[in-house]
Amino acid sequence: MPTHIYSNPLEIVDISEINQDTADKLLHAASTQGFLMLEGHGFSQEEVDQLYNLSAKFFTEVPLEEKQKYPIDKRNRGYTGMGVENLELDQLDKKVGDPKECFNFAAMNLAAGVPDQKLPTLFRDNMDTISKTVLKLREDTKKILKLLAMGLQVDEKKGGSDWFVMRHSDTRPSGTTFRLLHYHSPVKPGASNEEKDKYREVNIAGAHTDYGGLTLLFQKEGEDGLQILSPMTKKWEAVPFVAASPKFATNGDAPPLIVNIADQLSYWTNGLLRSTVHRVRFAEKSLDEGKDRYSIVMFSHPSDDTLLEPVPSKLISSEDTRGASQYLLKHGRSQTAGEHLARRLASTYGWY
Ligand SMILES: O=C(O)CCC(=O)C(=O)O
Ligand SMILES: [Fe+2]
Repeated sequence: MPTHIYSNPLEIVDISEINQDTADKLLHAASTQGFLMLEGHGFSQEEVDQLYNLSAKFFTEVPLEEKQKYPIDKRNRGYTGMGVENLELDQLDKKVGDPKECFNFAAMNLAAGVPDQKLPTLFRDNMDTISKTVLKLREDTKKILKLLAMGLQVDEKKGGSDWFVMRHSDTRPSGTTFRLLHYHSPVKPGASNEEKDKYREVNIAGAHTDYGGLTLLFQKEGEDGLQILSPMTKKWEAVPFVAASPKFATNGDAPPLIVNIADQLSYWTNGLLRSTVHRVRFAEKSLDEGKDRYSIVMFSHPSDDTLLEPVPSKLISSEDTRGASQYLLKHGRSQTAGEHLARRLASTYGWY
């Protein structure tokens, strides 16, 4: 009997065409699973390989003392070492963090794709690759935001399909962060089953939701491991690696990007768009081969000064007792994206 039967719980949405049909598909995925796979993102396999190579070079060749010269700061820029970050929602007081290291590029000028921060030489020398990636991810993010506004039929008088995009300035400060992640394999190649079994059920990124508006993620073949707590089935479901469909594979395009709705878009839409809980475990193949896991993520946030007031859409009730409407009813004002983010970062890194 085959042991690896992967079904894909996520819808695959092609955003090559910006029209109402695409918008409706995207809104459906975003309001059911809160996660989807995106095609028509414009990344070639070659570009994605180049990025992974840069990431592997940084994490495996740059000495720890050098990485530690760029410790994570309050604007979420820099390096976090093994065990520093703790994403587990239920255990924010636990002493041991996730077995991963990360490098964050933040405080971005999103018109140029350049972060305002001190960087290791390797990244300074490869800023071109990083900027090109950030700009392309930014373009995809804006397309998605436009399609979501079209799907929500945002009031034309208030900005219609541009409603979200207008609140994502390229130059005003935001929490938008581009991040490289490296999860260390806990076992050596050829480890015994007994040894590997100890790690099959260990979360290497604890269960959490993302803080920003929208997240775009590259997951590598053979290094999957992302799991979602499906709002549909209420069960943990694996997000498998899925290859590019023939239409895109023949162009040399990269596999679908994984997209998820994060807290602020969910809050903004009174929960209509879902910020789904997710976690990461080592894929069986990674454990079998004793291979590390790499992923690459873009967290997009609205500009810090954006008021998270209820989205003017007939699909969202202003009487709602959740999210942005609830806050407005209770406090008589809306909170900004910057305020919303500051609270979440404080609980992840213990900044109080
Ligand atoms: O590494 C991954 O696949 C997901 C990481 C993640 O969920 C996060 O950093 O927020
Ligand atoms: Fe996440």
